[in-house]
Amino acid sequence: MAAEPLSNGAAHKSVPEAYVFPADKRPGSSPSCAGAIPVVDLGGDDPDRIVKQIMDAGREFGFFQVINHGVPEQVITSMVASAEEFFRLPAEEKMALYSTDSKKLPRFHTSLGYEEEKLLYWRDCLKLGIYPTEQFRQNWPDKPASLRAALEAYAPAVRAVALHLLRLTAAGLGLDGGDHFEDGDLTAGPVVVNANHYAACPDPSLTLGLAPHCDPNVVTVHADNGVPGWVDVAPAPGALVVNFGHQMEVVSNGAMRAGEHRVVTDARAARTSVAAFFMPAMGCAVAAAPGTVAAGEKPLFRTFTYQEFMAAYTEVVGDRDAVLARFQNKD
Ligand SMILES: O=C(O)CCC(=O)C(=O)O
Ligand SMILES: [Fe+2]
Repeated sequence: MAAEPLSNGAAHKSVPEAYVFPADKRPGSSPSCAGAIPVVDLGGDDPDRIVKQIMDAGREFGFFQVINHGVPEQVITSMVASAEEFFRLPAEEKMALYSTDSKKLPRFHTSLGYEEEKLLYWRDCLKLGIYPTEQFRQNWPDKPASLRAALEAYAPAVRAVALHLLRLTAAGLGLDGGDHFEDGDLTAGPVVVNANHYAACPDPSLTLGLAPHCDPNVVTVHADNGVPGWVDVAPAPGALVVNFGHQMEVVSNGAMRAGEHRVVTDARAARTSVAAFFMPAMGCAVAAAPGTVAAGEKPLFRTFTYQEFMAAYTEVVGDRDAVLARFQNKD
């Protein structure tokens, strides 16, 4: 039987055994993603400087925060507040969406949401499709009442930011035309949101919200409610936090990193985040973009379909080196 979501009951007074991580996996010993992640000001009037900031952050961290990105602060705060409200709903209303089928959208689950998880992450999640909106909106939950309007505003806004960032990244990589990510199938997959909820935890030293991992997709854009837990220095108010995923690493032939991240829990307050995942179509053939591989050299990774990559990623549950090893070109 799969575990009971944390947000369904009263606050926990102690950490149940199934959530206690072995000593070597506890937060104290996992890498934190960064001291302070770089800030990219998209409103700046020097496009070359903006591109350089993204390239520098992408090369070094695979992570940055964006300000002056054009999404009104109220659109972001309403999205996060609405997600918080979802997790406060009575258990039976959330459980109507509960499933251990990872393909189902929308889907409410806890931890990673597998049927037989032995060691549990201190995390509940509501997964929703947000784009193409006409494909998903009829299945969006009716409760909380604010959710549909929040998604209608946030979905196109966050997508516009992601596509803008990908055009700037393409320019920084020297790719023809700047629309490498948009024109092909690299961003043709559905845009999926994870609304994550990490309940206040009686002993954060024993638990993890999520283990260190890189995202499998191209780029992920996050908003949260300001409770600490995943970046060491809180982003500027109204900022969005961006990380590159494995596909960016492959398309840029290693010039950009996939940013590794993890989530720790907090004793005083629940953290709620909204992560939007931009991904290729499942059948997309992913390969280093022309121009990223020096003449006479092989690309770092062989060409594969995103479907093939996801199967490998799921099998090794996010182990960065193990998943990349399967696609590396051997000499
Ligand atoms: O809580 C967050 O913002 C991070 C979530 C995350 O890493 C994920 O859903 O892949
Ligand atoms: Fe992630």
